[in-house]
Amino acid sequence: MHLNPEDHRLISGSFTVIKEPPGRDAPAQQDPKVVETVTGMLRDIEQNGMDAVLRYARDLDGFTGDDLEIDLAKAEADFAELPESLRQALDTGAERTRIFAEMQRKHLVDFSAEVIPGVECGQKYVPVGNVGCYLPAGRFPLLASAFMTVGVARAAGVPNIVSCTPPSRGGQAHPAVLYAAKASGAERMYAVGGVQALAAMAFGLLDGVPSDMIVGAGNAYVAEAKRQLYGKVGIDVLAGPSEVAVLADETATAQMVAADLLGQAEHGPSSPASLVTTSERLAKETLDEMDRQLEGLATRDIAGNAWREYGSIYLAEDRETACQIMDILAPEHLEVLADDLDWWLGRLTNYGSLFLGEWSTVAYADKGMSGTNHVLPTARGARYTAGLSVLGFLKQLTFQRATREATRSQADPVVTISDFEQMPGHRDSAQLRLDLIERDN
Ligand SMILES: NC(=O)c1ccc[n+]([C@@H]2O[C@H](COP(=O)([O-])OP(=O)(O)OC[C@H]3O[C@@H](n4cnc5c(N)ncnc54)[C@H](O)[C@@H]3O)[C@@H](O)[C@H]2O)c1
Ligand SMILES: N[C@H](CO)Cc1c[nH]c[nH+]1
Ligand SMILES: [Zn+2]
Repeated sequence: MHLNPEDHRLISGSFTVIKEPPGRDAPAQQDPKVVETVTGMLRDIEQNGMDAVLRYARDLDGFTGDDLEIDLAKAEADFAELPESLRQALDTGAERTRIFAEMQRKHLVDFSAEVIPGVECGQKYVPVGNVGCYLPAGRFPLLASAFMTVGVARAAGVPNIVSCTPPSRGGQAHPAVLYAAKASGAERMYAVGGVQALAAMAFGLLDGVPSDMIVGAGNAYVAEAKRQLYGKVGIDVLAGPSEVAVLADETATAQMVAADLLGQAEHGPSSPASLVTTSERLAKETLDEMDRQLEGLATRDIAGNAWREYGSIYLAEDRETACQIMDILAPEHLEVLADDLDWWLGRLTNYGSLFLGEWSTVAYADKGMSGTNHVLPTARGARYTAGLSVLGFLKQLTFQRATREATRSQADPVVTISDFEQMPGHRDSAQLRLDLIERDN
């Protein structure tokens, strides 16, 4: 996550680049090789159906069985082997995510009102019918993803939900992922990952019911598959490799900044992390602190590569300039470690989710402990979307009904506009009604 040369003209204040990625690589989700691979896989699966899905499951993920469906009743035995503390933590995350999603749902209200005399318009929220949830589990089993997708879809009232997760453990799905899914209300689950999972849900290859919408984060292949399937099915957001940015002033410590940057950099070797600060001291100390903390981090190979190749630090002359930089970077997660948090909350607009102050951190929300969603836009998508929430599973449907007396107020202007556009079919719909009221007068 860094500024491109053409971004600089959008920033009116002055700033100094302390660190930027050495190369100018495109983010992995736009890698042409990934695009090509995914296109080929989707074509193959569309043509060859379940045979192709099983082939990819075996070749890419070492799947060993013949049936991708997971028997959740059988999985109960494995759940007992999971540590009790883990089961409790997963129950807590599932519950908190559900509570927040239900609160959000309550704040989305149906209404209807008379917009002009005799014309009533309204909106009502209706859940999507068939949703396919993707629960990533390639590099790590991301347990909380089930809360964010299955659990939130349930809170939205989606009637039919299927879930897929890669057979990442010895050719089988990870029991902790299954437990988290079950705690979130999952009923039908399949041990299949990546492109083949998304295609199987979109094409209805698993249970014969094509998903209307596919949701969930994943690696670059997953994000690209969703991008290419969009249109055939709805998607939530292009949630690719995780990112984090920190805005910090003189009050922040390099220790906390570095810990929170590395907390996301460990997701993958191309997971970007960025610091934008008004403090020269903090900028310099963070550079050293990143190296120091990396030495002791078990995931240092991944996180170290991410930081070296995709990390950045900018020193801004003031907080407004720092915000202008952040408006452009539009990070998935944005932490503010600074004074006057309400000012930042009011000023900032481009982020997937915002973490205000030292007592909030991305890791809490990642694991479902605050209740907000962690399926969030990456690669600057936060300029136009806030990511997955209960709203993502709802259609905001509109309707209208009018009285006979309201005919002239709509039909007359429609005749005028249609005549000008030379669309006689539209004109006739309006004119028919005008004639009817004329006849009866
Ligand atoms: N942006 C968000 O909201 C968000 C949220 C959670 C996780 N994430 C991201 O999700 C990602 C999870 O990635 P992951 O890899 O651990 O798990 P994953 O489940 O997304 O991907 C695993 C799948 O990738 C496929 N795959 C791997 N190599 C392939 C290849 N060469 N060709 C075709 N398919 C291939 C395999 O089929 C496998 O099933 C991380 O990058 C993490 O940062 C993002
Ligand atoms: N940071 C990821 C969202 O981008 C979500 C996650 C779950 N567990 C760990 N991280
Ligand atoms: Zn994370």
